[in-house]
Amino acid sequence: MKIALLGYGKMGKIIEQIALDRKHEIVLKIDYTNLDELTVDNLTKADVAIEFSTPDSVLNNIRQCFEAKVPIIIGTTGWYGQLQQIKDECIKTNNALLYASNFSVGVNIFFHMNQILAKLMNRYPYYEVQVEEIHHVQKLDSPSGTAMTIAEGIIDNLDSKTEWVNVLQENGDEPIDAVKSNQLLIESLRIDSVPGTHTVIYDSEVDMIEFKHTAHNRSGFALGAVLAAEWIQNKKGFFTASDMFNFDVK
Ligand SMILES: NC(=O)C1=CN([C@@H]2O[C@H](COP(=O)(O)OP(=O)(O)OC[C@H]3O[C@@H](n4cnc5c(N)ncnc54)[C@H](OP(=O)(O)O)[C@@H]3O)[C@@H](O)[C@H]2O)C=CC1
Ligand SMILES: O=C(O)C1=N[C@H](C(=O)O)C[C@H](O)C1
Repeated sequence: MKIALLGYGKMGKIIEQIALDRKHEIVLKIDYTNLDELTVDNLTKADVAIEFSTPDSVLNNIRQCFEAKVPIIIGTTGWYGQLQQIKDECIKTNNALLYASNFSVGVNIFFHMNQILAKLMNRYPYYEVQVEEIHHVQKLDSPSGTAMTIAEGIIDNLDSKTEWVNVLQENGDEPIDAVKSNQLLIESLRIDSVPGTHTVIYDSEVDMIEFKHTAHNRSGFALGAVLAAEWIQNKKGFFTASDMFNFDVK
């Protein structure tokens, strides 16, 4: 496959390595220094674009791919307020897009198990739930996209929670007082070079259940993005990671 990398930072560089190992070819690499090369002409040389850039650039990059009719895999987070609008545009223009807040297999298993756990916890209302995410200090968005997906998985399945609220600890906010009983707290911490740690905590007066995923490095995210690029070939439509992974254990 011929791949265009939109965003060539921490993730773009690892994706390049994994794509080359899997015998793909990189035909375009875009970062902030060569944005003039992000043209429809250049994009049409690719079979697929993989987008890991910034919340400010992702929408323009998606629309360029739509215009070029190039399928796009999106890892960038921090733009999900525009998700419905992009979905409508994707379907209207008959394009192909797959996005995921987290491409790693481990986190997608975690997403699945998180929903099952939340449903079960309806029986035990004396546990209070919260989500914690820890990322490196360069991260631009909070909460992390992964934490948002986890929170949505809980809200969809746990009757006591109807919305999430986020506290970024480095702001010195006082989390607990501000949270209402129907709100799910997502606590965000930024520490040095942490690639991504997510914990769901159910706490009661007598014990605590912690359900945790720790990324040791970024390779799992990158491999998942390349697998998604392979998966989307010859498909049209708006997809997310759960369309690619199949966790049916029956
Ligand atoms: N879904 C998932 O599994 C994962 C998602 N992410 C998300 O991916 C995104 C990127 O993460 P990461 O690689 O760590 O970030 P980096 O900051 O390391 O890289 C961002 C890259 O985007 C480039 N860039 C800036 N503006 C544009 C533009 N207009 N078009 C294209 N590229 C541009 C930057 O260029 P320059 O360096 O020149 O400024 C840089 O190369 C984040 O939103 C992060 O949350 C990260 C890991 C996993
Ligand atoms: O910015 C990151 O680094 C990461 N971003 C994604 C997110 O916001 O959830 C995925 C991963 O946790 C790393």
